[in-house]
Amino acid sequence: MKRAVVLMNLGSPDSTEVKDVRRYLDEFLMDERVIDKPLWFRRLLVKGIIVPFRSPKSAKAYKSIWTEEGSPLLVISRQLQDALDKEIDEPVVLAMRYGNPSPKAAYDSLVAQNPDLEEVILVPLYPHYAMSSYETAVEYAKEQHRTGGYKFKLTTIKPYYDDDTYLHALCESIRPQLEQDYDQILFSYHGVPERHIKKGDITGQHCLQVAGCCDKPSAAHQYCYRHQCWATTKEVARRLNIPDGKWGFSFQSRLGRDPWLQPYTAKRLEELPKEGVKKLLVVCPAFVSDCLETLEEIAEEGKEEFMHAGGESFEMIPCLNVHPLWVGALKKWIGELSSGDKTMELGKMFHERA
Ligand SMILES: C=CC1=C(C)c2cc3[nH]c(cc4nc(cc5[nH]c(cc1n2)c(C)c5CCC(=O)O)C(CCC(=O)O)=C4C)c(C)c3C=C
Ligand SMILES: [Fe+2]
Ligand SMILES: [Fe+2]
Repeated sequence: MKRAVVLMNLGSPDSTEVKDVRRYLDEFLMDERVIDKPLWFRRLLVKGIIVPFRSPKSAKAYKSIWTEEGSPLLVISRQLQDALDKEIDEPVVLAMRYGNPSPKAAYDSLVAQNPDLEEVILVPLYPHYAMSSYETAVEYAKEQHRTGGYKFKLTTIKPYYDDDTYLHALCESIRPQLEQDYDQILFSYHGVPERHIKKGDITGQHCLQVAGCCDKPSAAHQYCYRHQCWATTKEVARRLNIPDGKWGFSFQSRLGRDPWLQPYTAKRLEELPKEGVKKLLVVCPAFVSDCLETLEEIAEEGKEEFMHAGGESFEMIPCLNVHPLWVGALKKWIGELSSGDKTMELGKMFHERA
């Protein structure tokens, strides 16, 4: 079988220039799976308000984490590509949902290397399913595959939030950090609007409607970001023997005024020192590569908020990045694909739910 691998991440602006950040934010936030409002309203909100006001602020944030080789998200994703490429026979390329390189550019480079390519394995670099992350990335990659008229088959790795090999890699990346003295480890996930969770509920009556919904078995969990984040957290805490009370769960990066998943990380960072949590570890398992949201929002701003509120020490645990066990997990899944159990047909798409 002539196969190849595409690793797909979110994407970053081309530079920290306000004009590049503006173009990136415009593409990102005009995505109907991110800002799920009618087109006329989304245009008004994104192009008229969010992008003009946010771009200079975001450009400044990006400047504080940018490296000589570019955005950390892109640099680390490239390092992962290289590391995996060394481990497997299949060629590995990178694609981004927003900005460059696009899935089309990735497919074209693979076909140029091998015109007889039969299958491309798409690996979304998101462990959890969210309409605004995994779903939009996969749908975009599928659309570019369809419209490009490529001959190869596209096979997608499903969300791996509860996969044993992924959890093992995540636990082993955290374990050494637990040797230091700490009061709590906070699992902080990128947030999404509550509305997205309800929209994604294929039963129409479970998510955020039943008390303790994320702990009660439901078909909705296949597409429920909150359940999947919760499941990762509980399993990591169990495997690492972290006692209840020594771990916390929260959601970061809220945009706008609509209710997002709670508790909010920023609020918890202010409250924790008053609750006696002075020495804090933070881990962000929704991201497999360190990026603006971990390096700036948590490691810089979050640390400042926590210390200002009375915290004594704050340690950010790096994402999986190029951890050998993470590279090993990707290698294992790609090897296993012949059995077909890693593919996922996305269920109810956004336009069907609206
Ligand atoms: C983990 C997966 C992600 C989900 C779910 C997600 C949802 C989501 N994001 C925004 C708005 C923004 N996110 C931004 C940055 C950003 N988001 C993710 C991942 C998820 N987002 C990553 C990896 C990054 C970092 C990118 C990088 O270049 O390092 C930004 C841009 C920065 C900023 O201005 O704050 C925005 C905006 C929404 C609205 C949303 C769900 C609806
Ligand atoms: Fe985001
Ligand atoms: Fe739930």
